[in-house]
Amino acid sequence: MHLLIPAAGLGKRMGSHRNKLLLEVLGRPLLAWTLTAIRATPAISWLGIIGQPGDFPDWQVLLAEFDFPYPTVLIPGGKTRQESVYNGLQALPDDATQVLIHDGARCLATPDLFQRCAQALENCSGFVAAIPVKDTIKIVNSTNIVTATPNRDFLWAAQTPQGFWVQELKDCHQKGRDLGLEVTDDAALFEKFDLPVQIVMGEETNLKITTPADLALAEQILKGRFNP
Ligand SMILES: Nc1ccn([C@@H]2O[C@H](COP(=O)(O)OP(=O)(O)OP(=O)(O)O)[C@@H](O)[C@H]2O)c(=O)n1
Ligand SMILES: C[C@](O)(CO)[C@H](O)COP(=O)(O)O
Repeated sequence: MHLLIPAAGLGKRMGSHRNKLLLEVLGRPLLAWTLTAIRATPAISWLGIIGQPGDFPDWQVLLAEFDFPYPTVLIPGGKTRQESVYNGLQALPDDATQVLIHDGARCLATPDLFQRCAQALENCSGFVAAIPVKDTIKIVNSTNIVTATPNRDFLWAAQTPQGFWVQELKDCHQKGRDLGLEVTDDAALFEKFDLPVQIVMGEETNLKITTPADLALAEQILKGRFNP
């Protein structure tokens, strides 16, 4: 299974002046924890890290440390996550038929989740890892007046990994780009072009590390897993 890791963000909401994936958690760069889970996932056979070229020397050090037993490549990212994934898709080898996409910033995803996601593509052409929403969600208007409370039974919080058949996803990304669509995940492009997206049960701990509070939580969770 081919796996693309978008890792080319800036981490503005983290308030850091460099890529948040370089920030240390328990003495290692955040991305190292994402790679730890990937290294322990038997289904993965090719890895592409999509990064800003300025960060490539750091990612090369990490790749050398992990010594993956399959090809690994560094791919230049774009201005948005959508552009970064587009670049990643162009860099896949010609024989790639299925691909998983996983945010570098979701450093708590487990090997079990990656493995279940890889298997999911045996039965569908597109999926998103997601968990049922726990909160009551309010829809508001432009002046923050609540206009609706949607039925929670139909609300799921999207995570990554997300996975797709490569040609279908490439076509969706190309059409989305041509039409100027802006989306925050890849499943949204599949949906826009009426392709089915299956839910795969995600993990409650599979946080996207976005703010300093997430970083502190991640540290606690990783301590529990690796330093009992
Ligand atoms: N141009 C971009 C923007 C984001 N990402 C990646 O997409 C994932 C999800 O993005 P997010 O967590 O929002 O990261 P940032 O864009 O870094 O955060 P912010 O929006 O706070 O700047 C991250 O692994 C990030 O590195 C990317 O590859 N290329
Ligand atoms: C893909 C994603 O992780 C799903 O939750 C998320 O949409 C990406 O993060 P962003 O902050 O929307 O760029």
